[in-house]
Amino acid sequence: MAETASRRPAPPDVDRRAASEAAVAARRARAAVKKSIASREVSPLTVLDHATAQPDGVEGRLRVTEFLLSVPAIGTTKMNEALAKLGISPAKRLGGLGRHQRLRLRDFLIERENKAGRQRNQLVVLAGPTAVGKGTVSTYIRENYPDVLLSVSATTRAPRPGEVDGVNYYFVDDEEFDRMIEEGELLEYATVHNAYRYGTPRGPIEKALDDGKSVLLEIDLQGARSVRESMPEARLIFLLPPTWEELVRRLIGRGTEDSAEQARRLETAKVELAAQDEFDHRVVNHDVAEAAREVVDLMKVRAAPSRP
Ligand SMILES: Nc1nc2c(ncn2[C@@H]2O[C@H](COP(=O)(O)OP(=O)(O)O)[C@@H](O)[C@H]2O)c(=O)[nH]1
Ligand SMILES: Nc1ncnc2c1ncn2[C@@H]1O[C@H](COP(=O)(O)OP(=O)(O)O)[C@@H](O)[C@H]1O
Repeated sequence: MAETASRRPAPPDVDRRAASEAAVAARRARAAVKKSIASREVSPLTVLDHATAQPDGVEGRLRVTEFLLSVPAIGTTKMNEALAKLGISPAKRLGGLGRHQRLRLRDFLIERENKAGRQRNQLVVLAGPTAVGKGTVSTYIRENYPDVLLSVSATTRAPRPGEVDGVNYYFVDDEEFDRMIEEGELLEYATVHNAYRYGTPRGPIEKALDDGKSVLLEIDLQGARSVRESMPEARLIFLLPPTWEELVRRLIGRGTEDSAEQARRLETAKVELAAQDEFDHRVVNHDVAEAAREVVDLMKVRAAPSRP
């Protein structure tokens, strides 16, 4: 008897109650996001980036109107002008914006931040799963944005064909790497892919920031976490693939690992992707030049407020 009862579908009013409770919870979550934008606890850019990465998440479900109205100093008139200029319908939700609409909205928010005079030099960390294109995007930035210093790491791995000491990495032996750690020359270091050690030399970064340059570190997840601990003002960006299938295609297409190593890296990639919420911003690498521009744009705006 009891078994039959448990298989019986829930009465409609129970369904309705559950649905209305879910709607209330979702509304509360959206209100909390708006409040944290309004109190400058979180940057609207961060919210927009979250909405892009998860269109069905809390941020993605925000209407573009309620989003803009929660930005300090934007009222109804400014919001309407902005939406008309950006070609975005007021009915849209953040997660439903087209790619170009999203980029225009992003530019609009960055321009506002810069006009507000909050521009400062930035230490920016770019991390993301294997083969997402971190190296490709960083190289593009080095070649096209001379005002950004791309930090050169020290590593104990051997150079690959075409890699130049002092440009791609400082290639050092274990003894030299130990010395750098002991002398406090590294801002952070980690053993990556269970194989070699990699570390960020501290000196050039401090000098560049003093000289008014922005600095980009392309390092792994462990390194990103260490930098967040030692320099909480650093801005952390997570580079995402357009899809999981595309990540697999890029890894295989690069052809630098055998299939066992590829499988191992893909397992690590799943763990790394799960850490994306720890980051201030997420940038999707559809196109190298576009992703590079999004990363550089994020260097121009004020540091994200401190994380809890
Ligand atoms: N923690 C840390 N990670 C680094 C540093 N430099 C490079 N990495 C990471 O080390 C990993 C291996 O880089 P690489 O040897 O170029 O090989 P790839 O992953 O096959 O391109 C990448 O995930 C880099 O982000 C560093 O200074 N510190
Ligand atoms: N936007 C992109 N579109 C297509 N292929 C890309 C893009 N970005 C990078 N790639 C390719 O993906 C592969 C992995 O890129 P790479 O920069 O080596 O990744 P990572 O440094 O994150 O391990 C390379 O073959 C690279 O040419």
